[in-house]
Amino acid sequence: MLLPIEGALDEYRRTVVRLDTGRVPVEAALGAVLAEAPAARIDLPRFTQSSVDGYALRSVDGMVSRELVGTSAAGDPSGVAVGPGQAVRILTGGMLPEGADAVARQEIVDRDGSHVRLREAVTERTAIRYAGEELAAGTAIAQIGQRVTSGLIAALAMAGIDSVLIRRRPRIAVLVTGDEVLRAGVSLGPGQIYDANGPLLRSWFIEQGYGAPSVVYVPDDEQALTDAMRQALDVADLVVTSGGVSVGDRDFVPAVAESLGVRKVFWKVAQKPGKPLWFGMRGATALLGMPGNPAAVLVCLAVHARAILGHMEGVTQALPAWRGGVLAAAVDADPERDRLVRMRLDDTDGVARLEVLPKQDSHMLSNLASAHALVWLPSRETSFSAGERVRWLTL
Ligand SMILES: Nc1nc2c(c(=O)[nH]1)N[C@H]1C(S)=C(S)[C@@H](COP(=O)(O)OP(=O)(O)OC[C@H]3O[C@@H](n4cnc5c(N)ncnc54)[C@H](O)[C@@H]3O)O[C@H]1N2
Ligand code: MOO
Repeated sequence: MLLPIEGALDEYRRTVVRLDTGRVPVEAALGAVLAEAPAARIDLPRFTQSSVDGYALRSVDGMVSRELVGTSAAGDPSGVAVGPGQAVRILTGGMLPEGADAVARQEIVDRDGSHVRLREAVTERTAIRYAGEELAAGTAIAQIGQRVTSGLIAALAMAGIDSVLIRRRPRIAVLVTGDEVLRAGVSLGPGQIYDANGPLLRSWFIEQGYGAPSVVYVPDDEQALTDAMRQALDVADLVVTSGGVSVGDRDFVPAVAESLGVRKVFWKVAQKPGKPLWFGMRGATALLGMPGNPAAVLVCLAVHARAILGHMEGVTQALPAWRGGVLAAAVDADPERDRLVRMRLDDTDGVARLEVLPKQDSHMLSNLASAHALVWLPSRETSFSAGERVRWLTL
């Protein structure tokens, strides 16, 4: 029996364990997920200030000539109050002196030594940024379950927050199985192939912000796999294997995983590629056994690993984050399995138009040179037509 993709996503939601939390300096939180809703320590702006270079004054005085009684620069307040018939030279970000209720930008002011005269009338509140107008101290700036971006780091820092509570980043271990697999750069013997999955897995985790996982190459030998998997399970939060998960004589991953105490959650998903996907948990450690076909690895990363990692990190947004688009041309459906199809995305006119690429078989990857999107085509009898709405993920 094949489990639908939605069923697999439900199982991750049910079984994956959240990682523990820790407090880190704000800048060290980049890419991590918040485990608290950080609150502003100060009002923003912190004090009432000028948004221009000009003159702080009392709008009620109208067009009279005003005497300059001080200067307020950013970080250097004037310390004097503006009385009737007076003004203070003020620079952008300078604290508004007491008594002033408007700032005239210098382009509309004539200055003669220590006196200024307006060329245009200025109304109350002109060119002033008021204390607390953006947010008040104590206001939450971000929510639990939100991933920290560079923009959020800036917002937190500006609000005086120097540390945040986040979930620990997952530790990831990769086991690439297969006697036939060799790294590019050496010459191949009979029946041997170049390794795609090691480089794919390693660079995908780096690209997603998890840093380089450990990658270990394991021959198709039950004892060697047992030793490598035992070590990986001891150190990682997520163990990913490639190959050896189907029904062949040398497909040892499911049996070895169970012999090491990994509880099987499911085996085989109604997806193409990636059908023999195996998933299990041992304590808080997840094991995702991916098929050896490289396109299956791609799908299992984009859909399945992404969902598992999101649950470990406590992301509140549903993952994977599907987007909407339309098919540029008709595409065949599969009556038994959902298809995950590599497509080219053209959104230059504001509509996500998805064009299917040739060479979609599980053992083929060359179209990744021009694929932007992985499109989910649910299993059904009839093919998908041009213009039909579909869901897709960024590759
Ligand atoms: N009798 C059946 N045979 C197969 C079935 C089935 O249901 N019944 N399912 C097929 C499907 S679908 C898939 S997918 C594969 C998955 O097989 P495994 O997970 O056991 O993977 P392997 O046999 O080890 O490898 C499959 C394929 O991929 C190549 N490979 C492996 N590792 C790499 C690598 N690192 N880089 C590049 N290519 C790799 C390997 O040489 C094989 O050609 O099973 C089908 N069989
Ligand atoms: O599920 Mo397999 O990856 O189709 O060939």
